Amino acid sequence: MIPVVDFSTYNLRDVTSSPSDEALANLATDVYRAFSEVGFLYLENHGFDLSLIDNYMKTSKTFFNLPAETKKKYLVGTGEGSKDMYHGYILHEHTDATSKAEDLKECFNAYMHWNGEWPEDDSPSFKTENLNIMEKCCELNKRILEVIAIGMKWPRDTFTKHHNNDKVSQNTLRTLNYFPLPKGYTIQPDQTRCGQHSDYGSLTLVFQDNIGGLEVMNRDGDFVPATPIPGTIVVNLGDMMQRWTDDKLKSTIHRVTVPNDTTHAVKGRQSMVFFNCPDSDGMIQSMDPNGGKYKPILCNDYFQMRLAGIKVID
Ligand SMILES: O=C(O)CCC(=O)C(=O)O
Ligand SMILES: [Fe+2]
Repeated sequence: MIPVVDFSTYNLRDVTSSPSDEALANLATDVYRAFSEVGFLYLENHGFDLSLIDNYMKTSKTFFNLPAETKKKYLVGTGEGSKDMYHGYILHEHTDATSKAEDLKECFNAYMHWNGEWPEDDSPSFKTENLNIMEKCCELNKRILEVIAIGMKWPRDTFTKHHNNDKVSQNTLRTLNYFPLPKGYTIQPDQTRCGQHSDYGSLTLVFQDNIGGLEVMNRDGDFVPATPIPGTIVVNLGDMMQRWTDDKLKSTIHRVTVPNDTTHAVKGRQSMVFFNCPDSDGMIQSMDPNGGKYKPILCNDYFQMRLAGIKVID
């Protein structure tokens, strides 16, 4: 049910050529259909150099294999170099705030303009690789955002003019380690690897290994697997884009489960997620001449409210 969209028309490799209006319009139709019906798609022929991801997965693994005490130096909120509650090393997280059980994972979040402490002494290339990947993700997302605007029949720069990499934003690359579970570990009722949630920002890119576990809620409220397809990137829409488009495009609930198959449970899983956000001073504002469904809101205000657990409904 999650469609595969061929992005060769506007892929990252062809930096100099510009596709015809007709080719872009066809692509925009596919992307619009996927985001208005499902909220998720697999992107193929994107031109993103996935060896960067493979390498950073290895570098991340080196970090995650460090002693717990070393990793704690980078803990969000309390670690020596932490500057906020969201960026740095995260061990105990309840992504679904209503779940009593914490996620079976550890991760490291860093954002582009972060002045917190990177694990450079303990994992030397962690920062440079992370920043390089974020830059590439932004390049790809700019193209996807343009295509979405075309699909909405809005000016092509509607979203991209509020996504400037050199301005402060919450653009975050999260590297995740879904560690193998200790032998005999009893999974608690409603415990997952990542509790059900929707993403806050504009666009999310998910790079997953071949293990599986990511699931996406369909229209009937059932979770269906987003089975890994080698060479593709999973792209999903965040809540800010749903608001921006007056709910025409969907930000869909998803989660990561521990597959029943015990070999998977003991093997573990790795993924990498780039959360793209508009500039902190960007205004999320309907293009509807009659005002649209929601009040205009500054990206930063929206983000802070969501981080504080406040639902932003008006
Ligand atoms: O690991 C994954 O495949 C997705 C994780 C996710 O949805 C998130 O961190 O927001
Ligand atoms: Fe997510």
